[in-house]
Amino acid sequence: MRAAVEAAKADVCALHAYLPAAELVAWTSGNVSARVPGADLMVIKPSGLEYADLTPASMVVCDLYGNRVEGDYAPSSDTGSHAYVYRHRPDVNGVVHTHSPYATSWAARAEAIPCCLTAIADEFGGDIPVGPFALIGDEAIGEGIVETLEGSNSPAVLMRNHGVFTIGASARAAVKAAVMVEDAARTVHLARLLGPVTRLDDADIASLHDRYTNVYGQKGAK
Ligand SMILES: O=C(CO)[C@@H](O)[C@@H](O)COP(=O)(O)O
Repeated sequence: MRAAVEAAKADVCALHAYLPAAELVAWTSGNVSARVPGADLMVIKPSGLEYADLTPASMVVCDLYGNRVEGDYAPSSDTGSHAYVYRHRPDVNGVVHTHSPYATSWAARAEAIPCCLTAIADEFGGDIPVGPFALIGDEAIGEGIVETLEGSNSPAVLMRNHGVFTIGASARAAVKAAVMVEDAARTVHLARLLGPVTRLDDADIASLHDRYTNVYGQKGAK
């Protein structure tokens, strides 16, 4: 298990670099976590540390109730929520939180991003939903994430009055979803400035999502 913990710490630390690089966070906002394979543990960002100061050694190891089991720093403010997601979604191995400006502006308006682009159908399999407002510091946000995404294909949820949470089969997949939801939010925002958008038909959304999930890229390569 030691090797799995150390690998998760290195992976989660490296993935944090994508958030400021993609301009998804400001200062110390945002966080990334990963489930430790084969253990009831997760690795998450230390609360309030600047991204430039993050190292694998500074990552915090917690149990799946958000209790720190290893590390010198207090874990992220969102640890309880990440842990809640891991307990209730065994398919999820990575959780990301950002305040990316375009997607967070949709969260501020409590408006779901309509599935009006093939890129949204590809990655999100439908509209990108809005979750309930919840105060920070315990698992309430996690409860809202799980409740909102139940029955949804989307790996992203816009938590009302707050920001973006994404999930994935890996922490890297959750980071990708965070990048893609900001891209979608920006494009639909720009479109809506000049007129209404048209949501794709459900059948087309399903077809696009299936292709992207099961064929796109090298998935079909021999
Ligand atoms: O928005 C919140 C909590 O949800 C911020 O405090 C969060 O982005 C960053 O907090 P942490 O530094 O991870 O404790």
